[in-house]
Amino acid sequence: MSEAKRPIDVAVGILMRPNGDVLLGQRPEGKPYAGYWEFPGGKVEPDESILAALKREFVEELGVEIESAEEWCGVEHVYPHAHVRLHFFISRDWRGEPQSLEGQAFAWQGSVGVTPLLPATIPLLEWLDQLRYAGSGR
Ligand SMILES: Nc1nc2c([nH]c(=O)n2[C@@H]2O[C@H](COP(=O)(O)OP(=O)(O)OP(=O)(O)O)[C@@H](O)[C@H]2O)c(=O)[nH]1
Repeated sequence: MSEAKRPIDVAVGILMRPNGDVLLGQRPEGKPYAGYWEFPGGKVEPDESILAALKREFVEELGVEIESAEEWCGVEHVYPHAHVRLHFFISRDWRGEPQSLEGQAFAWQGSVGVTPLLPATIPLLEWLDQLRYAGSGR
C-alpha cells in the first residue's frame, strides 16, 4: 500500500453532561464539508498521542480542558478528500465552558437533531443513544 493510502488518525471527543446532552460543533468555512456538524476534534500530529491530540484540539477550538476521557470506539471512513481513522472518546470530566474560538457554531444536544452530520459520524448517534439508555438503567 502506498503512503498516500494510509489512514489519517483523527481524535474526536464527545463531551457528555450528567443529563446525557452532548456537544456538537459546525465545521467552519474553508474546510471540506463546511457547515456539516461533527463532534469536536482534529488530526493527530506526528509523534503525538491520540489523547494529547484530543486535549490540544479542545483547547484550540473551544477553550476547554479535558481532565479525563475514555476511548469509546473507532471508525474508518474513506472520503473523496481523505481516508480517516476516527478515534472517539467520551469525556464527562472537563474544565471551562465551550467558547467559539474558531468562529464555529456549537450546540448541546440530547437526541441529536442538527443536520447535516459528517457521514462517518451518523452511525455513532444510534450507539450513543444505546449507551445513554444503558447508563440510565432503562
Ligand atoms: N472532528 C471530527 N472530524 C470528523 C468527524 N467525523 C468525520 O468523518 N471527521 C473527519 O475527520 C477529519 C478531521 O479533520 P479536520 O479537518 O477537522 O482536522 P483539523 O482540525 O486537524 O484540520 P486542519 O487540517 O484544518 O488543521 C475530516 O476529514 C473529517 O471529515 C467528527 O465527528 N469530528
